[in-house]
Amino acid sequence: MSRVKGREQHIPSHFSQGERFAMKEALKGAIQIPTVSFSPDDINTTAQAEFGEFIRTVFPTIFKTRFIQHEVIGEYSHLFTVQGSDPSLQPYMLMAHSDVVPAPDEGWEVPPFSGLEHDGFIHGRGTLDNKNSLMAILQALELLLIRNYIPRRSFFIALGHDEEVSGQNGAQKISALLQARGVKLAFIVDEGNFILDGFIPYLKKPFAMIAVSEKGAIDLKLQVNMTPGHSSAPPKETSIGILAAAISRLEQTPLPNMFGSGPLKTTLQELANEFPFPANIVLRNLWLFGPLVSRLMERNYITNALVRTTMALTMFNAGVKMNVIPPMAQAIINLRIHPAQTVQEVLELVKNIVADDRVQFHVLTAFDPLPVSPSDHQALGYQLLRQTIQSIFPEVNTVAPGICIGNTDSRHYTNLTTSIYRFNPVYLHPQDFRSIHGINEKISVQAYETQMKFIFEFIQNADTYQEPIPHLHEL
Ligand SMILES: CCCCCCCC/C=C\CCCCCCCC(=O)N[C@@H](CCCCN)C(=O)O
Ligand SMILES: [Zn+2]
Ligand SMILES: [Zn+2]
Repeated sequence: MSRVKGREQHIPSHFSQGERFAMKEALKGAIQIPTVSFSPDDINTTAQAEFGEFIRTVFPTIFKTRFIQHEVIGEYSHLFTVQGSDPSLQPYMLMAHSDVVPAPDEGWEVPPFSGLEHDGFIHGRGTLDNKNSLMAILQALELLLIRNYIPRRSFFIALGHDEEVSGQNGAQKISALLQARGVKLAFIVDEGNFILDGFIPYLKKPFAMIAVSEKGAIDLKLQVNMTPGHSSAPPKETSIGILAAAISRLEQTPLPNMFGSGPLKTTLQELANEFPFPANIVLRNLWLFGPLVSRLMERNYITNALVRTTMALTMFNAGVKMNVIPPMAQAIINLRIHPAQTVQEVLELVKNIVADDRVQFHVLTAFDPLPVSPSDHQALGYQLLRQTIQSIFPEVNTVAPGICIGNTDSRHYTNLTTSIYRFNPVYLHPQDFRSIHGINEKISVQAYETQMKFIFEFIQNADTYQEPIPHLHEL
């Protein structure tokens, strides 16, 4: 990596019992505010306003520090500009979001907005997605400031309030504002991937996957219109039957397996050494065993999402009365586009599978997969993450670049940097993955403390590195 400056001013990440108690109580308090986003036009503004007051109360030092500017953007998003002492260092940005997806009580072991602590875990919606990151970032900064920390490298903290429903009033506005101010960022760190444990058969050890890209997405409405009438003399097909058949064809026809293109090959090659024989040989020789590996990955629904564009049928509405032929049937399909495909290519494939002119297609939202950020040894943000992972999680042998199968607010910042990394310094197991947007989302107190400690170290590490110097052969 690059030249390292002295670490004489390094502040150790040791925290008193009182601080540790306060930090977990703060996370519980954040979970208890139901900042739910239902749709771009339906967010809980009362809760968002309360959340804004809450962070002012819990992190007073941040709000009174003279070299930190705080701005509210889009009414409920927050932008902190932390002015560093060395203007020659390019600033970076840490991101998180305050909104959460809805969480009806059904199926939860504890009420989702209770923030209850039980068996060493804090329970509730947002404990993994993404109030943990938001609170850990602010908590780390608050504790650094209390220890009289003055950063060398400037950084921004961007906290969106509508990430779960597009980011149009939060991240998009912050991005436009920073662009208007002429800001260019060295890199961004946002939510996304984790330290993954138990996702791949035979891989016993956890590994850190830093997402250097994220899948594209389409929200596609399919609609069939028919003339309504009396149900006692029905036509051969109704709008519901036509649409159901179209949707069934889509479910039965997965889009092509794109294994071999995109960052996944690199991920697997970097992981090869972690596997026992003969899987290690297989992964080192993907030119030969690629087809085998790609078939194996299809078998599991999570790894399947890494090798192809996925289609999830998420909404279906039809019918007006029990004895009326339905005038209209509508369905929403949420597609996640593999890095090697585009919106246009995927729409063509979907239309060809449906192959029925009576089905209308309406694209509600669509964007291509995100560009791949650098992960070589000159890539400052990636290397800072790697270095901090190695110091905070010494048991993790492998840090690999990968893709994020979900979407993040960071996609709105491609105008400010080409280096966007999606990584939460938290262990994730398959059951935790299911809890994100699902039920019984929770984080252990220890995992949250470690996440905070990671950010505490990361901010300081960002000061101690200069821009990487090029290799001699590049001179
Ligand atoms: C070989 C490696 C195996 C890897 C297994 C991958 C495991 C996946 C791990 C984590 C993925 C979690 C994704 C979390 C980020 C999701 C954030 C989110 O929910 N975003 C929303 C945005 C919605 C925007 C409005 N349309 C989303 O994606 O739906
Ligand atoms: Zn999220
Ligand atoms: Zn989410």
